[in-house]
Amino acid sequence: MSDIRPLIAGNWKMNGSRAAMAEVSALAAAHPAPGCDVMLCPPAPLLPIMVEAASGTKIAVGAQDCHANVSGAHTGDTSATLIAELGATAVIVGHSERRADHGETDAAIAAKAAAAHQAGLIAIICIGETEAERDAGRALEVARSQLAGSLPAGATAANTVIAYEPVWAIGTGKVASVADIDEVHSALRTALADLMSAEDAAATRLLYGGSVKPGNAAEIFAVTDVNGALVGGASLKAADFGGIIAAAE
Ligand SMILES: O=C(CO)COP(=O)(O)O
Repeated sequence: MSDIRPLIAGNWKMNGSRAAMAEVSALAAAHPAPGCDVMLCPPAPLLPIMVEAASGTKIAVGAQDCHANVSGAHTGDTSATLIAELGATAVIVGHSERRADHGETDAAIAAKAAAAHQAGLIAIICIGETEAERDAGRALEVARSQLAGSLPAGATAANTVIAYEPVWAIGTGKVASVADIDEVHSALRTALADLMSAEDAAATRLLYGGSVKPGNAAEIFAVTDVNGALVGGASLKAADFGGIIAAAE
């Protein structure tokens, strides 16, 4: 980890409920002044409920997806404008589950990230190779091409976070090796310099995601170009997520 303030973001995916707001309160009570940025991203209907639960705490709230348009005939979708109005400050775009389940392309993701920026939200842009792509020796190529294709014009270190999540490490308990994370993250840092200003490329947060747990977080955060984590399963319980936050402080 460098001197960039880390971000530990939890992606609740399609989990959580009103009752789960007890985890938000427990997390806030255990980490009243965290030494890193902390964020939770619940399913869209829980956004205002979590914003309320997190009010007065250091926990920021983010969404898991947005539409590229501000409004219109897009049944079931949520605009970045509404997400911002509800009090969220960020939105995840291009998660591999959305790329796979909803056929999202790099271009569609870049448009969503641009909409997030337009609404004043931080876009957390996810990229990462499949197991077949890694086995074929294409991990770096895929990460670079998804990065270039998904990053919109106008991306800065302030409005953009990149999450490297190897698909085969998500929800599997298989974590990428520290050497592999180091290799991809430093390649991403270098690639960013061609896509944004040198200052922004150096300061943009690069999160690792994929089976991050309290027990493996410290060694992942020791990697130079890792500036935090995007956490799935272990973000659902305050005790687990708190252990990851503690490793980043
Ligand atoms: O997909 C992820 C976060 O977006 C990672 O999920 P897990 O931490 O459950 O592997």
